[in-house]
Amino acid sequence: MSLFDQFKTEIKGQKIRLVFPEGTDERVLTAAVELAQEDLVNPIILGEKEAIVALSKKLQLSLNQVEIVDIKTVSADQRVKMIKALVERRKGKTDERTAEKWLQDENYFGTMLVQMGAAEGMVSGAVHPTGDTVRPALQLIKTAPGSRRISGAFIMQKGDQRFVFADCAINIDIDAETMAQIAIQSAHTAKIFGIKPKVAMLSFSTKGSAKGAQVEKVQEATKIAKELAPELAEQIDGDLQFDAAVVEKVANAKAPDSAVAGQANVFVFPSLESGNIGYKIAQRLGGFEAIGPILQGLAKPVSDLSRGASKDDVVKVAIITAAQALAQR
Ligand SMILES: CC(C)(COP(=O)(O)OP(=O)(O)OC[C@H]1O[C@@H](n2cnc3c(N)ncnc32)[C@H](O)[C@@H]1OP(=O)(O)O)[C@@H](O)C(=O)NCCC(=O)NCCS
Ligand SMILES: CC(=O)OP(=O)(O)O
Repeated sequence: MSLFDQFKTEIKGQKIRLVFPEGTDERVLTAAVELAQEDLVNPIILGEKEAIVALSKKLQLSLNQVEIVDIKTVSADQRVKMIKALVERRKGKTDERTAEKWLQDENYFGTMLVQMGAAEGMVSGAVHPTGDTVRPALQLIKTAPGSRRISGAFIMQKGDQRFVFADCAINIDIDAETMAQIAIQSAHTAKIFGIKPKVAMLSFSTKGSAKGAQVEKVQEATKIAKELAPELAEQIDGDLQFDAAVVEKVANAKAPDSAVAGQANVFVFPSLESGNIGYKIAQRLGGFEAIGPILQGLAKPVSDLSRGASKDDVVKVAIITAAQALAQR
């Protein structure tokens, strides 16, 4: 059974309520209806009701099994309740006026539904850029215990090849400590996706072949990751160049003593530039399917999509989000 079929079996019939803030997007609406019809998810779709009904007619979709919430017409009672909960959650950082303004935005509204337990997860980002999609989650849902930073990983898949790439989505300029945390989070994500992790801490240097602050950061990150997760110490190595990480012959020449080089399946990039560019090259030129970004380290499941996502990508990310939500029940 493929991993996705396994996730589908787990979530089927579990009535997991996921909120889709971008209900007037064709890909999102089609995906949500499909997920509902297969009994994989109970979708809550945000958007103007008339626009969603018109779109469903155009696409010949039945809305019988989805809940539509127009955030402009929620009752005064519910609005007051949500403002109060948001202000409380922000612990003095956000006043009522700002809370009211934030809740006019579908991503903040959807995130609050998750935070308040009215939904178990959220899938957004097919229309909104990543910053606008994840900022509400960073501010309102926050990190899970044990995580200091949230990061974004992609599962890269082609045939029976499956890799984890991170951070490709969130942390723009990382220090060694953050890179170490991303390595540990990514090893955990790999296990969820049936990958026995071998984590390469990527650089333009292999085992000190180049010098400089960027190389030292990756070396330091490798050391910290091994200290923070001693159970993974043998499965994390760096600094490694990408060729040394994946090609056995190159690994034998550049890093003969490494237990990871030549066999890596989890790639931790030293910056968002390299991570985001790297996954898109593998996707667009390498023919890999990119599933994600899967947000790692959040207290409740919220998933961002690439704006280049297809309807099938939305379905897949929603299935993963539902599986994460189910694991939290
Ligand atoms: C994620 C991102 C939007 C956060 O930026 P920001 O809103 O300017 O962040 P701020 O520093 O103002 O922080 C806002 C809140 O989020 C928290 N936060 C920011 N980054 C975080 C992270 N990686 N993990 C956990 N919390 C984080 C901050 O602590 C802060 O919390 P507070 O309001 O309770 O104090 C920003 O890092 C970003 O744009 N990243 C790149 C996204 C992107 O375009 N990716 C490429 C395409 S996928
Ligand atoms: C993850 C990512 O790169 O998202 P987008 O393509 O929406 O910027």
